[in-house]
Amino acid sequence: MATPHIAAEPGDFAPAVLMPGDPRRAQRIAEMLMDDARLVTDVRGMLGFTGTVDGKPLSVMGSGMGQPSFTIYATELFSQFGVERIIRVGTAGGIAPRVKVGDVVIATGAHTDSAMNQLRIPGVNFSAVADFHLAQAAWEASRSAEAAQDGTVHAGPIISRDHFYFTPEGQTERLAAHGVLAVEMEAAALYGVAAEFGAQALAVLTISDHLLDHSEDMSAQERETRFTGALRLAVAAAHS
Ligand SMILES: O=P(O)(O)O[C@H]1O[C@H](CO)[C@@H](O)[C@H]1O
Ligand SMILES: O=c1cc[nH]c(=O)[nH]1
Repeated sequence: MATPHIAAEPGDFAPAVLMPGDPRRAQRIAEMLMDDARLVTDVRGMLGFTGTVDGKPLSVMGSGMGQPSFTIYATELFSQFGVERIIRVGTAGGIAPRVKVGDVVIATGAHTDSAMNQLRIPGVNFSAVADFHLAQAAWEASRSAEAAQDGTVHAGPIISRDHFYFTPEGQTERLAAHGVLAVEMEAAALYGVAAEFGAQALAVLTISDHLLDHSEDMSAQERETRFTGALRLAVAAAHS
């Protein structure tokens, strides 16, 4: 049955869903990966597709930007459409000096300045962590002989922030000093919702810019197209 934000029927989604922020990127991914992709939802222009990759079912759907938007879609997918694992494929800003534009980050955990997970268990600072099996599968895919990787693949903690344009003074440097690799805006929410529903989750992120050195930042168009390395790892995790 359709939900307030997804106009699909049970069975329309595969057990594994890739989720980029941008619905147009969802369409591009579906066209790149699948010969048989069909549109399963388009409420609010948030396009979702289902098809097969190498004979295995897979769905791709946009999430929108930010933790509230991601939480709405992930909650409906896990609770109403039989989805068992969600792999976010998004862009992120580099924080650690060794992380370069074009690199890929497998987010094993996500700090956050959002209250969304803090509200889950009163009195508890929730730890937003990726599913170990999915993270391991993505990492192993990055080490495989056939990996024609554009940039370096890193695995480690990121931060999911609410603000895109506002950063408290000195925060980026302090995060870097604490081993944080990159910043984006959704993974902590995804890991929280997955924990709530006993599901699996991972974020595989392409570094589109660097907060401490803007000389190599991607253009808006590059942010939409330079994600094939991360996509390959995400598909490996989805079908592991
Ligand atoms: O490229 P996507 O997946 O949208 O991810 C990043 O880009 C958006 C900000 O430009 C935020 O959603 C952030 O998390
Ligand atoms: O949230 C994000 C995503 C990409 N790049 C950033 O600097 N921040």
